[in-house]
Amino acid sequence: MSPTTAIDGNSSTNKKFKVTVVGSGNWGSVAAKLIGSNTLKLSSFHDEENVKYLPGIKLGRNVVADPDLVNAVKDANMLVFVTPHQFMEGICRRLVGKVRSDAEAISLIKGMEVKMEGPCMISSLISELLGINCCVLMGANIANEIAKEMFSEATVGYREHREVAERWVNLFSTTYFIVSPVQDVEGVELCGTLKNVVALAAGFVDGLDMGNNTKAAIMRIGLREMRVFSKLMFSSVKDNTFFESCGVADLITTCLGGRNRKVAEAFARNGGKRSFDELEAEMLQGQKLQGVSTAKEVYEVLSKRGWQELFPLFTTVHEITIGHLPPSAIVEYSEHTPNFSLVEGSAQYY
Ligand SMILES: NC(=O)C1=CN([C@@H]2O[C@H](COP(=O)(O)OP(=O)(O)OC[C@H]3O[C@@H](n4cnc5c(N)ncnc54)[C@H](O)[C@@H]3O)[C@@H](O)[C@H]2O)C=CC1
Ligand SMILES: O=C(CO)COP(=O)(O)O
Repeated sequence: MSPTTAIDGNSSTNKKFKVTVVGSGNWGSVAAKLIGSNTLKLSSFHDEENVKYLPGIKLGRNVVADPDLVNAVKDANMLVFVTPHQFMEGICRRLVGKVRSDAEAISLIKGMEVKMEGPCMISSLISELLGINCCVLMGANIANEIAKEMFSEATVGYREHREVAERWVNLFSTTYFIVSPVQDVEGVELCGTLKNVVALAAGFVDGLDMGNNTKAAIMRIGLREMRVFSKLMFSSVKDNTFFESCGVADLITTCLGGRNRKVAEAFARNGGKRSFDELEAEMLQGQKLQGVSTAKEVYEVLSKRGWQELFPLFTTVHEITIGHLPPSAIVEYSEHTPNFSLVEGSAQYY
């Protein structure tokens, strides 16, 4: 299937809008289905289906696949970005000067880039390169379950304009997909990004046949590292964000049923002898893991600042993925886990 889908519709104020979804993977296809069902009031097009990543699910009569990225975005005033994070910088560079200056964007992408200056969230990359505002939508959203219209929730993170966030909430919300706005872009985006690293740890635990107590401990330690890392990166991040769908709920669903967990389990069952690249290609058939590169990106930030000891779970996950430690190391570090608190934006032991 082609990389973009275009969807026409009316807003509640009757302002015309054209939505383009950039990315046609597993979640991208389901996002197009959600938006298509909410905008069906206007034009009708084909009944698209993504036979590779979402077989048997019709995406909607007004969803049109367009293989030409630049053509698909040129008239859109609502841009939805949903590709694996490692491809976004290249995609944004291709779109510089090609999108409407009044367009609003939203990123459903869980991941970040690391620059010389530090981490750069994907929403910031989009805003900086394309010169447009960018919200985020994250949550406990395993795409295959939402495709089957099973009840779930999501969080829209916005920076300033509540009315823009409400527009995105209306575009995505259905009776089975409940979306809530939160004024904390970085907090929402970092929750979605960092939980993929914790999901790898949960997968190692499953591959080592450890029990639910161990997995719960890993999730708790992981959530704590997510919160501390996020607040050290952006002092504006709010504690309450971690209790939204984008926080603890996404952490739970990904550690129970996500692709990162699944491939990490296989990695541990093979004693770390088969690489993540090999297992990803074999098990996911074109879909992409985000956790392995995110663990590397987080590690780059930690090592630049000398913070590895403050984040034993994040550090250990990266070292396991690159073969420096065996999968069993995931439960060996915890004896030395430091307790720390946040004091005025910096981490301190107590
Ligand atoms: N699948 C899921 O359940 C969920 C995924 N997400 C996030 O959404 C984002 C996208 O995930 P999915 O839609 O699942 O994608 P995916 O994992 O299904 O990846 C396939 C997509 O990658 C694209 N792709 C592959 N190689 C490429 C390349 N070299 N250059 C450009 N594009 C390339 C393909 O065109 C296809 O659109 C990720 O950040 C993921 O974490 C968020 C919530 C749920
Ligand atoms: O983000 C997800 C669910 O919210 C999906 O996680 P995986 O990429 O591990 O499948």
